[in-house]
Amino acid sequence: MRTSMLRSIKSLTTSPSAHILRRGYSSEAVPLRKVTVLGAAGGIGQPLSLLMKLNPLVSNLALYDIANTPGVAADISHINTRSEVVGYASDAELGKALEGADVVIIPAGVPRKPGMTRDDLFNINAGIVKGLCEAIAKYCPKALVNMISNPVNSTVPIAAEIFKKAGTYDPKRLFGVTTLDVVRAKTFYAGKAMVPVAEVNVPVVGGHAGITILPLFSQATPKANLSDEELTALTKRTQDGGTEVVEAKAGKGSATLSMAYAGAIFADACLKGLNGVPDVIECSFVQSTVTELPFFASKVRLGKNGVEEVLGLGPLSDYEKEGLEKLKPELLSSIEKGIKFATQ
Ligand SMILES: NC(=O)C1=CN([C@@H]2O[C@H](COP(=O)(O)OP(=O)(O)OC[C@H]3O[C@@H](n4cnc5c(N)ncnc54)[C@H](O)[C@@H]3O)[C@@H](O)[C@H]2O)C=CC1
Ligand SMILES: O=C([O-])CC(=O)C(=O)O
Repeated sequence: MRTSMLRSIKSLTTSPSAHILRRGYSSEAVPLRKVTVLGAAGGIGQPLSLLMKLNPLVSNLALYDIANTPGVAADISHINTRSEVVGYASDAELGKALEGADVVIIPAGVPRKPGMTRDDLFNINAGIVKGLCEAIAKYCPKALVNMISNPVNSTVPIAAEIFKKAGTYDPKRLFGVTTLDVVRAKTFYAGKAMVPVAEVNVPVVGGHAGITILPLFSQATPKANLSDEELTALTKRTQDGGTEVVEAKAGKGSATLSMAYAGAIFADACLKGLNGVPDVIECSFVQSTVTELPFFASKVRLGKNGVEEVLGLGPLSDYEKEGLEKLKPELLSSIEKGIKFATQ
């Protein structure tokens, strides 16, 4: 099956659209890659699954949810791109959805309503993530796991503990998806600095909730002469970006479309890393020694085994140094809450 698929991909790469599939690769064939989305019928899951269907690096797309998967899978499967799409609709099918997965993306769980913090989602989402990670440990222990479900600051430590218990934990393969913070920081910076948004780079470090989100605008490129007040406002807007959307949606959930975009960028980076594309760097919340905290978001170099290198913070402004010290107690307490939940 894999050989015949590989052959058909080879014939695709000799077609007029071959340049799209070959971009960034020295070898003739694009490797077969299975991506599984858990929570695929949700607000994030649907547009994220669509974007993964458009990604030429994906050969098999497995869509799993506890509700409404058949319709979403049937709909997406009609799109004339490379990947085969299969929907999985019940707990009994979770194993099949996960078997052979190279990348598992998890946007399963409840979103916030106005007035809630991400931590208010802990009681429901911790249990959902625990169950899904137990299945990952059983059916695809080598997959790269992209954790979107909130609170990311706790769900990633939960996943790590579940994998440790199962004897499958590899810190190189577990990622908290913080790409939306980077996406927001880039957009807001471009608007304020009046520079082309497509050229902007801004690292965002720390975690994924309130003040634990620390954009490093002192390292933003292209450089701009923004005042301290402007930088403070940009930082606050990035930290409150999720809440801005929750309030605008007024009870109908949180960011879904921008999150799907961000999730697709991060999964694409993981696939490129797996495929041996050099110098793939994204920010992510991973096991880390960059600070004294066991998990921390910073720039990460992705490779054939997942995390190839966790990059340091680089030079920080005094304002950023202060922000870093302020975020540590909250981030540590969220990490410890996740570890406690999974180990007791
Ligand atoms: N990391 C980030 O930057 C962001 C994270 N999020 C988080 O993503 C999560 C999902 O958000 P939405 O898609 O808006 O929620 P949603 O409620 O629209 O969709 C969640 C989906 O998960 C499914 N689900 C629930 N339990 C499941 C299980 N055990 N197995 C498989 N699927 C299951 C539901 O059936 C539903 O289709 C929330 O926790 C939200 O806070 C949201 C935005 C950004
Ligand atoms: O704010 C939320 O609840 C969802 C989220 O994580 C984000 O949009 O960054």
